[in-house]
Amino acid sequence: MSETLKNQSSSPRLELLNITKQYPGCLANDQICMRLMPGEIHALLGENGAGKSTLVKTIYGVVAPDAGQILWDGREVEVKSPSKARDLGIGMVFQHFSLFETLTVAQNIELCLSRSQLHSIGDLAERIRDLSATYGLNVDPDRFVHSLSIGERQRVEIMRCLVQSVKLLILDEPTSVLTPQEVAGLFSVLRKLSSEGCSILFISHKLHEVTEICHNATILRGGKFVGDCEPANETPATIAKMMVGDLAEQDAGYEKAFGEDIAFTAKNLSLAAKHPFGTTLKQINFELYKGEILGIAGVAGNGQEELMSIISGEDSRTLKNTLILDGRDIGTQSAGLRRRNGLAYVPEERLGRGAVPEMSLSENTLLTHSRGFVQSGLVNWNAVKKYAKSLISQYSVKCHGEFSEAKSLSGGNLQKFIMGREIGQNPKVLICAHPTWGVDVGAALAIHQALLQLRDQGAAILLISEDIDELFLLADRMAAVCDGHLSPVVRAEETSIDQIGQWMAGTFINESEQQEALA
Ligand SMILES: Nc1ncnc2c1ncn2[C@@H]1O[C@H](COP(=O)(O)OP(=O)(O)OP(=O)(O)O)[C@@H](O)[C@H]1O
Repeated sequence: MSETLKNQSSSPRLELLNITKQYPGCLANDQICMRLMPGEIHALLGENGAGKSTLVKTIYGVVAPDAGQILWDGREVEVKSPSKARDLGIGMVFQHFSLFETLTVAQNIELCLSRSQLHSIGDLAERIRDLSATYGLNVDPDRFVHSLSIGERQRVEIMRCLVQSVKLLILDEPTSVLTPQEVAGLFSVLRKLSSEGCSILFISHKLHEVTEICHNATILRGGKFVGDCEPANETPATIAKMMVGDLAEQDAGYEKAFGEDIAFTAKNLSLAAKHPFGTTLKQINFELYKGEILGIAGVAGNGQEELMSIISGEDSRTLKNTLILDGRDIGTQSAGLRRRNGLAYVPEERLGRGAVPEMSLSENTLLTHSRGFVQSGLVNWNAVKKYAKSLISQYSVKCHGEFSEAKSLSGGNLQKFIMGREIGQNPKVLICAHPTWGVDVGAALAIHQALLQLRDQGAAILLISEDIDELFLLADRMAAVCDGHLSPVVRAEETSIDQIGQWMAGTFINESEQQEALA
């Protein structure tokens, strides 16, 4: 559905004039101009490292620009901190939420309000209930955050902005963690806010969502403004072309494959949660075949992390006769030994677990690629650097070079590097979470093709993702996790987004319980 913007005649809510930000060796924003009208839903688009996060962080007072002006309701302002941004009426929902798990919704929201705001609100819980009813947010002020799903937590973050009477809401890739049903719910909240005059600035790599909901879009490339458009008059392919220049074809759908030989088995895998907010795995059984991609869908926090950690060996608890790699019980092996036996692993969290932030890309390569780089106890650094360089060029990783620290890369560029590093091990089994999380369309295509090539060489791939479209595109068979249970595993061609969406919400658990009761 295309959007038409009312209030065309009013004056801009926000204007950015020649915003410039220089990082050491990188001009992240180069004289960027942008304008947002009241009620406008505006997408900020661009490939990885284009400068989107830097720009929104400037608006929200997290990054100080080196030059340029910010006009708010026609007046020049200096947004020195997020609290100054909130005073102006700017709210931001980050990709990684910042809620305290052991506090209630109302307590979390209270923490970010000033004394005068609290005073003017009066009964905060009542206000949350009112706003919840008005916007269909379904947020209960008395619930503890640890008991909320990711979609519910996102609604708490939005509520946190709403109680402060937000006039501009910034969302950084808001749909990457939601079920299809939750995405629809979020869009109806955004449309309602827009109809009331709240401006929305939206970073996204999901172009079909941009064409669905945004009035206008600004496109950045290499830190520069390269164009704007009305997404309703474009297609995802034409927008992608503006973002990355001459883009290769969009993914058109790939041929499915079916393996016959088992590469990995999880047998009656039950495991208690390691911490109070973790998920207990309950009787998980599946077989992963050589030459196939098995996709596991699920809303974050339903056992995916626990499942990946116990398979990779990152969770070092021993399990016997439960994890079988190529006919061998690996349940008592260390993570390093599992890697040497052919298991590669891309965890969900790229900085900290996928890569050591302070180490260079070469050093990060050596961490998981022991083969061939160490001879007689000595590291062959020339070979490591050469290999890291080849990964940088093969996956178009934007950085200064193999000596760049992992933490200096934009999120999407680091993701490309880690994916390349793990695929490059030619593993027998690759377990990976969110292979293209935050990665732009051009690079996502390259990663998809690398995964399919790996599959076609006979590797078994376990793909864990919240991006259901991507799972349908890549996976040969699919399942979903909910509350530590694994749904039945079915051929991707024989299921539907709706069914997987239902399983992500746990309907299969009730189904199997009902069947047990009937038996
Ligand atoms: N603290 C920093 N120090 C050095 N360089 C940085 C820093 N933060 C960002 N950069 C660089 O600035 C450029 C823009 O980064 P930014 O995070 O704004 O990109 P982005 O468009 O949001 O990318 P993505 O889609 O991957 O999140 C990148 O080349 C990045 O490496």
